[in-house]
Amino acid sequence: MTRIHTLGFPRMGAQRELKFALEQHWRGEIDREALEAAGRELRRRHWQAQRDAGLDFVTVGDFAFYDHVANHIQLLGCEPARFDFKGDEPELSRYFTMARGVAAEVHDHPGCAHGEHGRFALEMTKWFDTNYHYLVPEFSPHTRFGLASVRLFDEVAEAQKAGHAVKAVLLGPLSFLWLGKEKRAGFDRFSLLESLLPVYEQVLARLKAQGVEWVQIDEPILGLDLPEPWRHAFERVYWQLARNAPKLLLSTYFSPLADNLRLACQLPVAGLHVDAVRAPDELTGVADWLPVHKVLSVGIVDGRNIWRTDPDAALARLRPVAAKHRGELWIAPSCSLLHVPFSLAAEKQLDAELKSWLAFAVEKLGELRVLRAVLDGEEEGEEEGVAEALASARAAVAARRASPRVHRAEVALRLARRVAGDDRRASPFAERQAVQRVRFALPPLPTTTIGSFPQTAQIRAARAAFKRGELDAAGYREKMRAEIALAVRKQEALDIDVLVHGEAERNDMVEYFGEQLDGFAFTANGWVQSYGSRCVKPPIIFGDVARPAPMTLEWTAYAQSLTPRPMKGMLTGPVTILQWSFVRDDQPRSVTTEQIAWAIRDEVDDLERAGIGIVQIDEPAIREGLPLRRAGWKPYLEGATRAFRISASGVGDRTQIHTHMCYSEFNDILPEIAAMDADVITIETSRSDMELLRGFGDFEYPNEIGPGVYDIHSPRVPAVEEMVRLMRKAAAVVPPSKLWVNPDCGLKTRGWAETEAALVNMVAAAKLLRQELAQPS
Ligand SMILES: Nc1nc2c(c(=O)[nH]1)N[C@@H](CNc1ccc(C(=O)N[C@@H](CCC(=O)N[C@@H](CCC(=O)N[C@@H](CCC(=O)O)C(=O)O)C(=O)O)C(=O)O)cc1)CN2
Ligand code: MET
Ligand SMILES: [Zn+2]
Repeated sequence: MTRIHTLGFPRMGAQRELKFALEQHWRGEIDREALEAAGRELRRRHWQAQRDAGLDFVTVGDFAFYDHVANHIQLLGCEPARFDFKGDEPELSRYFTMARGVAAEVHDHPGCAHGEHGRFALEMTKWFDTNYHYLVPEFSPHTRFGLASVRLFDEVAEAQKAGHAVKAVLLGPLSFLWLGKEKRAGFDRFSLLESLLPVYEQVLARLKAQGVEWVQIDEPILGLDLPEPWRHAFERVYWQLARNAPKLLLSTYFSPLADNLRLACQLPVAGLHVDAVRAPDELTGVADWLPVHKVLSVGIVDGRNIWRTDPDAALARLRPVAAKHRGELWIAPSCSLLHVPFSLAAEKQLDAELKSWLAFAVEKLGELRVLRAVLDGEEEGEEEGVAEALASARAAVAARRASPRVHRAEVALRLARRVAGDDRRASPFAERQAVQRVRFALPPLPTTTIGSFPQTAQIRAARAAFKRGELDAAGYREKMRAEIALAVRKQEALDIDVLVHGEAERNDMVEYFGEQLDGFAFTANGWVQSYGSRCVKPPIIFGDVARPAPMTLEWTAYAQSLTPRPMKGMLTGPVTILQWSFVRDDQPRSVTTEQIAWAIRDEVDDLERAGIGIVQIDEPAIREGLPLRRAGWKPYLEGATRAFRISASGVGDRTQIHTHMCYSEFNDILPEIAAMDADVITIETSRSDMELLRGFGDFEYPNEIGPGVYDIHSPRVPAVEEMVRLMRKAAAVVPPSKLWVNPDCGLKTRGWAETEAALVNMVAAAKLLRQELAQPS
């Protein structure tokens, strides 16, 4: 008998209950106990959904009030010492301090730009190639581990009490260490492995004592190109862990196992989960190498996308595996369902046809049941509803394949007609720079911001009212224009050189464009956690992409009409739109990216024609789109940089193209960043104390650069001297004539008070430096 399970489930709740409970708690409106109760209620419902779907286990340990890696930091007792927690501080309040920092406590340590002495939040970074952010564990020679939280065991008991068969989930020790960061140069976190393992042993022993039969232990780093010592450690680690543990299901996802395939199959664990969506070609190899006594869990339902599973394609993959692997077979989503929305049930506005092509988390659980029934030979409707479900899935998949909504001749034609050079600016950078310097006559070290200004409750309420039909289009337009005017006035008062309109009209930098482009659908409630309580609603790209009408032109032109200063048009780039959407799986991602690129190019050209001299095309997701295996980098980067250049190359030399990238850990892809040939790039550098900029200097990055001088993720207002210090550091590695002054990223999550205070200081810092640099030294 095949068993079915899931690697994890969305934690936010059907109606983002967790988000609202968290934010209430942080505002002091509900106490810890009420928040815990909200968490318990969500877990209860989510386990029940798994049970109702006929899963053989419910998964326990995937819930988190902020992030599952942060849960492990507490479980394993390695809260960084810099937080200086006192013994009486409750676990959950320590947890939120690590996740969010302490805003009230402003540390003014001169020379300490990024808060080693303060209670600044743990760094956040992208979870593999997803748009989910985890909190980065900090490791140093002083790191000690110890079993320090009973939360996981309590949750196990909770599920058992509700009568569920429990499979607990843990992030494995090697992935946990890998995902952390050394807080001291020269220290290797790998050296902490030996002291970490005994704690894992204790955790596993305790789960066993609780009667847990299976523990899913996630080691997604088996999908990466690992250094040899890390690879070699796996065998020894799992020998040690398996000694007194429940049965271990080692799970991998997101990426092919490649050179780690035999290793993964031979580890001394009771089962192995593989991602058959990202690495379908490895299934045969896995079935060959996996010993017969081990469980093979095949991740056959796409946990990263929202398309309904083609049952025949899935079965065609599963059947040979079932025949080959004589041992027990489980089926599951490819990875945790954290990365997809909760349920289609809440989508009342999606048209019925499109909806029939989709499966969100709850529906994906249902797909597992159908696949199992068919695999186990119960196709003839022995299990209730299976025959109907199968027929409807087949019909939907066939309908999607044949649908005239998916393919548009003119889009295909446009891609086919491209000619050499249409992804290149007319003149080389030096020539453009000269023309642009004359046109804009900006001071040295020009100041600008990254695009968004605070998305106030007032703005969101207006948009919500507009979407509900309580505010008409004219009324909404008036309100947004007023916000734009306010942003322009404030920037002029601050004496910023290159202005932005502030993005008030945008719910989100990707969703906004998805709503206006053909080939995209958007959901009413398709939220996916991005970090903490923050969610995004990725649009769904189902067909060929085209731009039926200008998307930003009117807002930008209005903003420009209010000021003589240059107004920077603000667009999201093709790679980021792709990366932060659910993407069609019936053609290569590169083709879809290029379609988007042409649509964005039309918008850029329209802005230029309307007299907008500077256009920023944001590409923050370019780094996270990198394939997890290096072998895939080159083709990806070629496609990504080309798509960006297509979008940016329709304009003349006089038009200045900016791009922006936060998540700027890209010193290993600088040639490709340079190949994008943006006139100006703004990047996130303040949290690394400008270290990230060093690569740009060493590489002699040819175009202009705006290294972020302050972290926008915190309400803390940076002092003038702090930003001056950072800019001096920048000027030491990049010629000052190439430098701009700007924050790390957009300001949409901030309030106006702290935003204005920080920008006053930023402009003052720029002016000080202009004087300093003007003096011959
Ligand atoms: N797609 C995407 N990915 C990204 C980023 C990004 O900007 N976009 N940035 C990084 C992550 N940073 C992020 C920063 C902020 C938020 C964020 O603020 N999300 C908002 C939702 C933003 C949104 O879409 N807002 C909508 C809808 C808001 C909403 O839910 N409104 C309520 C009512 C609100 C009210 O009445 O006040 C409702 O409709 O029920 C809008 O403004 O229109 C949230 O979780 O709260 C998300 C990610 C990386 N990945
Ligand atoms: N223009 C966008 C903003 O300022 C860029 C954000 S990058 C995540 O919000
Ligand atoms: Zn950014």
